[in-house]
Amino acid sequence: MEIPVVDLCVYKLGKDNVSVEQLEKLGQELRSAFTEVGFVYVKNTGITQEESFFDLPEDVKKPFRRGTYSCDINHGWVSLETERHNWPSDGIEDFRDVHISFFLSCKELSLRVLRIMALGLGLQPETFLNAHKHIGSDLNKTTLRTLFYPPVETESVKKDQLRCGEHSDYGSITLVFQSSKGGLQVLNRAGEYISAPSIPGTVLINIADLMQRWTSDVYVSAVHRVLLPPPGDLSSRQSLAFFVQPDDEAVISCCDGSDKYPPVRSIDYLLSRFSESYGKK
Ligand SMILES: O=C(O)CCC(=O)C(=O)O
Ligand SMILES: [Fe+2]
Repeated sequence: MEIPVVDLCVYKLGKDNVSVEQLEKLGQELRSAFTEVGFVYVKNTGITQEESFFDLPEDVKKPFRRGTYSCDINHGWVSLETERHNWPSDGIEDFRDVHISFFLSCKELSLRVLRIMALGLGLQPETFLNAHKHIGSDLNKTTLRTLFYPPVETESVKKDQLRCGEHSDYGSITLVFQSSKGGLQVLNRAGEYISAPSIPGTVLINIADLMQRWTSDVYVSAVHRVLLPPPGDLSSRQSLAFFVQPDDEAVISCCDGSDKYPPVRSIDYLLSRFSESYGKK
């Protein structure tokens, strides 16, 4: 199955007169995407900042190219505050404001998606939201991360090298904004990698591991990776990922009331995943 596209028009950011029936319909659409593939393209979200970022002139985006954001450190999450130190201060005065406003839009969209996801499972709409009350504060590890993949010299490519290795994300959901440069692939249930190109005007949203556990494996956290460009293609790749994490102190228990997985504190789960990935290196 390919990655479905869901239209959020009736519940886009800023729109609050959505009917119960419309939300239920969206719930079914997201449920189908998240149980079958674990990824969905959402269109008409109401987020416009993504375009403004990717449309910025090259020299403005250059400060991101310091090697700080390679996908190797996908596991080295940084808090919003920490990331601020990396923000370019010259050349673009409102960059920090744009970044914060983008963070807040991502937060708002995530909360809407989490509400619909609960409806899709026949749960109270607040089920996931109750554990995401502190996004953007130091009680929650949700992170907006810029990922820059530098150009690849064909001669230095190692066997089976990838731009971003095969992995699944840790938290509840991830919002991905890609530039037009492709390469992202998602492992589907048939065990085949399918491509997840950037589709203009959409946000790619995927289930992460803690959400899979929370839903007793109903919503699937799919393995994904980013391929190298074809030999001789010296283009770089830029993407933004908004890794949504439940509040540090939230205790995550299977939402169907089962004991498939024992309850776990969100922060403990995250820290155990960090130590696993650092241990592997
Ligand atoms: O660069 C991308 O498009 C995806 C990156 C990714 O999967 C991640 O950072 O977790
Ligand atoms: Fe990822």
